[in-house]
Amino acid sequence: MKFDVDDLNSGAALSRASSASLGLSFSFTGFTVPADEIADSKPFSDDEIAEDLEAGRQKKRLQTEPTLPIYLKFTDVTYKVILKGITSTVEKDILYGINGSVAPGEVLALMGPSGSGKTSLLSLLGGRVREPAHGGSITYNDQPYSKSLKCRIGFVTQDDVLFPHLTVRETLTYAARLRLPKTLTKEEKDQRASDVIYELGLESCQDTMIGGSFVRGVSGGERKRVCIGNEIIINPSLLFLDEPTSGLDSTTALRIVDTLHDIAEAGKTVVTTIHQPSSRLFLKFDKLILLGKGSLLYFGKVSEAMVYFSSIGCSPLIAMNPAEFMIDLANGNVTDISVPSELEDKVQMGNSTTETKSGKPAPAVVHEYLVEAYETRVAESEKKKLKTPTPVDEEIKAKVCSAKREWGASWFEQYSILFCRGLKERRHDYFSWLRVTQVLATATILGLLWWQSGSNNPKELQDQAGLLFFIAVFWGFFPVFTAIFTFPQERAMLSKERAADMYRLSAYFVARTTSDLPLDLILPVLFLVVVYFMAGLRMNAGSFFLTVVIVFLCIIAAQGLGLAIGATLMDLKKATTLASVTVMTFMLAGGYFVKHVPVFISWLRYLSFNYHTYKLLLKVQYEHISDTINGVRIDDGCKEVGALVAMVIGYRILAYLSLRRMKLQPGA
Ligand SMILES: Nc1ncnc2c1ncn2[C@@H]1O[C@H](COP(=O)(O)OP(=O)(O)OP(=O)(O)O)[C@@H](O)[C@H]1O
Repeated sequence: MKFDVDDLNSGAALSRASSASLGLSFSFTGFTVPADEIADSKPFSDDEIAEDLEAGRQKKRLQTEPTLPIYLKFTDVTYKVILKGITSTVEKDILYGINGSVAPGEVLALMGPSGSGKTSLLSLLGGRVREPAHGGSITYNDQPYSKSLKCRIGFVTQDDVLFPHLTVRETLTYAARLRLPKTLTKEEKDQRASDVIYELGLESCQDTMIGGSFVRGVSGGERKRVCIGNEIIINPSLLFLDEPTSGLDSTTALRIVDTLHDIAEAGKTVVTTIHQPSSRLFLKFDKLILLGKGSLLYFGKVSEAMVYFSSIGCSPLIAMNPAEFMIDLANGNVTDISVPSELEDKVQMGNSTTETKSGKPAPAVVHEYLVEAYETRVAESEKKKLKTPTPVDEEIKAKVCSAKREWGASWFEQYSILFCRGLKERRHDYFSWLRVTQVLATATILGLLWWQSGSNNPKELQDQAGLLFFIAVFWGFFPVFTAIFTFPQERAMLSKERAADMYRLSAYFVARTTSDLPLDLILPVLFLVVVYFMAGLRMNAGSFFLTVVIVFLCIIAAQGLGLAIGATLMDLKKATTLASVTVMTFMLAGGYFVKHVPVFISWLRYLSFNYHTYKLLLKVQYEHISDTINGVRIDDGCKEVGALVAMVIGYRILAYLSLRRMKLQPGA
């Protein structure tokens, strides 16, 4: 196999030509095959091929650089986790000396029963587990993992997270804008997203929302392809996928695996875990690693796996899907499977620890036999093969491991992309009819209860002050509880995107905490218009504008508190409990319910945004009438504004610092 960007055009034409036979339309770039291999497969007219050549030429311009071939090799990989109990710490071994390799253009499948260590091995190979948790050697073109490899690795996790309200096109476009290098223009990045949509056959659903638990969206197979698209958009050399076919029907699963093949054919190295593939699907992989309880039971070509197992005396006695046969073996279940004489002897000896009731060898015995068989017959020769140097130029080796980390966009670009993405994602929540109804219904009830209230005597003033206090409480309450969810809910996405170095945390944080602001303004204004109009409160342009500003300050101070609590605890139950106690305390200390607070606790009101908001609302409403309303002194209001601004900024700084110190690695 030969990799050459200059032959890119013919590669594009070829891949379309060959995928046509599968009824698919893929055209990955960066891969060529000798011309004689192309000659036989030309179901397209010269015009169509010329079109492809043009498309290829365009892609060549877009491709930042060709896929650098990466050979992945691993020997004697071990992995253990430390389980911390209340009284003791226990080490648990997950993987025991796994060997294997995979070259560009190949798809390696990691297969085994549930809990056999597939995901753990995939995470280790993808550089997602830090030393010293694992032993052995994992090399990429004979070099150890380095941070510069991050931008060459794509990782699709099992429960990959996507924003439910973005469309397929929006999702891939934002990923392209964030991840592709600065050297490309915005148009070129968007074009790359379009190419990926075409490459993955997502044209028909490109304008459909991704969807989630509460929103109907794309199908499971399309969703998986979007996750794959999110990763291949950066043209990675290595692509890791954790169970990309789980939960899909066999035809959709087959299509995903075909996609993986096309990706590999474009010069990428693909490693995927697989649960229980159909035989057709199983035979599509190039190489296989079979794991059983963390040990290696087979590594080699898929086409040779059955021959190997029969050589060690294990063959199916009835017609069986080879994958099912191997999973059964890895589970130690030899029903309908012939076993070698050594194992049969153990059964005949009638040892209860080595024999099951059905007269078959016990699973532990089968497992031991398979591990030993692999170690004695294959492991040594495989390890020797792994020691031979990778057939890659020194120049490429150096390029793979020494490239400097570069952000795909400047800080400001990252901020504006994340800001727009946030705005698009959340406008649905903000303008849901439920939310609008909640706000309008509350406003109408308040308006009716305080219908055209007056302020001509102390009694009326006290009543109206009660309404203003309620406004301060209402807009200091809900924002805390909605903001609490922000970071715990986005944690998975944040971890994934941060692990892929998509943006700086500060850009995400500022965008995330400002993209709500324009949306935050609309409902309060609507609410205030209804309440002030119905209740007959003073409503000239100046005072109404100031009222809106005060309520807005209250909202963003309350949001800050919610963000800080959520980011610090990252646990919704704990965060909601703490927030409800805090909000209740602030409300009680707000200056309406108790006026003569004991000195030792009176400082509490200064922490309450309800108190500052209430005082400012009183000032705007009654400044011209009196300097003391309902026992609250009206002064120049500077202290209150200062306190609210300090809260807006202070709580956000606290939230940011909490996020910073958090381990935001996947799986953390
Ligand atoms: N951080 C951890 N702490 C404790 N146990 C762990 C940890 N990571 C993995 N394990 C254990 O290691 C074993 C292998 O887990 P892993 O997720 O790699 O298996 P798997 O083959 O991918 O399983 P599945 O097919 O069910 O996803 C399991 O028994 C799992 O409970």
